[in-house]
Amino acid sequence: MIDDALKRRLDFCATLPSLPAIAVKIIEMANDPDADIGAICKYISLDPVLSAKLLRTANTPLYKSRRVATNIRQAVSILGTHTVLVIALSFSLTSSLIKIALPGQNCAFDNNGFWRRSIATALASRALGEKLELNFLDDLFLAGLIQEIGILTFWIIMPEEYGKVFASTTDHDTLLINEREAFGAGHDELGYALLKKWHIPDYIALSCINSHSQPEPKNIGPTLQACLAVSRYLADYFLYPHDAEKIAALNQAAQNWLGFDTNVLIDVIKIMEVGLSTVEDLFEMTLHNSSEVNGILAEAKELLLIHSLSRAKDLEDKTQRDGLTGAYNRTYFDETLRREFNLATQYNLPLTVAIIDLDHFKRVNDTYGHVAGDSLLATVVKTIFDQIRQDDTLSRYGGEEFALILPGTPLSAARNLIVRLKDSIAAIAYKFDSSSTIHITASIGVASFYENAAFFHDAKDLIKAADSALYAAKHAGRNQVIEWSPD
Ligand SMILES: Nc1nc2c(ncn2[C@@H]2O[C@H](COP(=O)(O)OP(=O)(O)OP(=O)(O)O)[C@@H](O)[C@H]2O)c(=O)[nH]1
Repeated sequence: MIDDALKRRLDFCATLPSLPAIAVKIIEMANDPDADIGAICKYISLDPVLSAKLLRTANTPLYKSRRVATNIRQAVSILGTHTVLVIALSFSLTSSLIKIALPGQNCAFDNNGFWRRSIATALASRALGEKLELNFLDDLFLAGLIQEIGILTFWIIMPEEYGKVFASTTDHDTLLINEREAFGAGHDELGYALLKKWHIPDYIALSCINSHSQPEPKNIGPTLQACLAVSRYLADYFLYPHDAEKIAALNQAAQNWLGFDTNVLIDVIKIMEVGLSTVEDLFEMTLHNSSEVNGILAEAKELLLIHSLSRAKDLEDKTQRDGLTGAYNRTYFDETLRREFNLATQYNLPLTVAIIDLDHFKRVNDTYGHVAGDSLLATVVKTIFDQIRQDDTLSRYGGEEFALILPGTPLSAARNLIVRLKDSIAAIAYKFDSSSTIHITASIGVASFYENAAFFHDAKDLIKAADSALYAAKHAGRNQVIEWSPD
C-alpha cells in the first residue's frame, strides 16, 4: 500500500512532468460521455503533431478502413469518437514522458529500453484483442502502453533508491515483491496512483493495476485485464525471443489468463508482426532490426512450439512415473510390457525382463527410519538409470521391488548388464550420518522370451517366470541373479 511518505513524494515531485494541456483536455473529454465531437476535433487540431499522428494512425492497416481520412473530423467519422480519443490519449500521454531526462549523473534508467518494452506491450495487448475479436482494441493499446508507468514513476521520484531495487532482478514478478519490501508498494500501485492523479478513465487505470495480480477464476477470459497481464510476457518474449525463461513465462501466463495454447499464441505473434512497422513508425522507435525480424521470429515460433511440446511431455511423464524414485509406475510398465511382448512374438525379437528386489529392506527402515529408506530407494533407481539405455524401461513394481524391460536384448547380452546392476547396487555406500553408512544388496530374477518362446503365451507368463527366478534367488541366499529356465 502507498503510505503517506510515498504519496507526498509523488504529489510534490518536481521532476515528474505535468501533462501537456492537450492531454488534460482529452482526458476530460474521454471521461465525459456527452463530449461534443466539434470540441474534440477543435482541440486535437490545435496540436499539429498530434493531429498528424492521429491521421496517420487512422489510415494505417491497423484499422483496415477503406476510406482515407484527410482531417480529424473524417477520422472521427471513420473510427468513432471513443477510438479517436483513446488514440489521441496514447500519443499525448507518451509525448512528454518519452523525452524525459532523469536527474542524477549515475541514474541507470534505460529510457529507450523502457519505451521499447511499453510499445511492444501495447502492440501485444492489441494483437491479443484482435485474435479474440474484441471491440476495444484501442483501449487495449493504451492500457498496454501505460500499464508499467509505475516503474517510470519510481525512477522519477527516487532514482537512486529505486535503481538498486530495479537492478536486483530481471524478473517482473520478483521486482514487484522487492519493491513492496523496500517501499511498501509495488509499481502497480504507484502507477495506479499516478493514473488516478491524471484522471485517466477508471476502467483503464483499474485494469493496469489488476493485471499485476494472479488470475482468479472469475477474472479468467477475454477481459482487458487478462489481455494486459499476458501482453507483458508476450512483449518480453517478442523483444527477447531466444530467452527460454521468457518463453516459459509466456506459455504459463497465456494458459492461466486466457486458456491459450501455443498455436493460438503463434497466431497472435503473427498479428504483432503485421502491426510492428506501423507502430514503430508512429512512435519513432525501433523494436526489432527490420532485417532480422523475420528470422528471429520464425525461429522463436519454433522454440515456443518445442517448449510447449516438452511441457506436454513433462505432464505426461508425471502421470507415468513414480513420485519418489522417478521410475515408471506399474500402469506404464504393464502397458509397455504388453506392447513389447506383442512385438517380440510378431517379429520373433529378443526380449528380456528382470525383477530386482532389495534384500532385507525392512531392516533399513527399522534401523534408520523411513526417510532414509526412501532416499536409498531413490539412490538405487538412479544407479540403475545411469546404466540402462533409453529404450529400456525401469519401473517401480512394488515397494522395494523394481522391474526392468530390455527390448531387443537376448539373455546372453542381458546377463552382463544385470550382474553389473547387482554389483553396483551392492557398491552403494549411502551416508546416513557422520558415523554410519548404509549398504544394500539386491536379488534379481530374469526371464528371456527369445530363448524360451514356446513357454510364453502372453506378457504375464514372462513376468511370472522372472518372479519365480527371483524367489529362487532369495532362497539361494540373496545378492544374486537367477535366470529362469523351463526345467
Ligand atoms: N522407506 C520405504 N520403505 C518401503 C517402501 N515401500 C516398501 N518399503 C518397505 O520395504 C520392506 C519390504 O519388506 P519385506 O517384504 O519383508 O522384504 P525385505 O525386508 O526386503 O526382505 P527380502 O525381500 O526377503 O530380502 C518393508 O519394510 C516396507 O515397509 C517405500 O516406499 N519407502
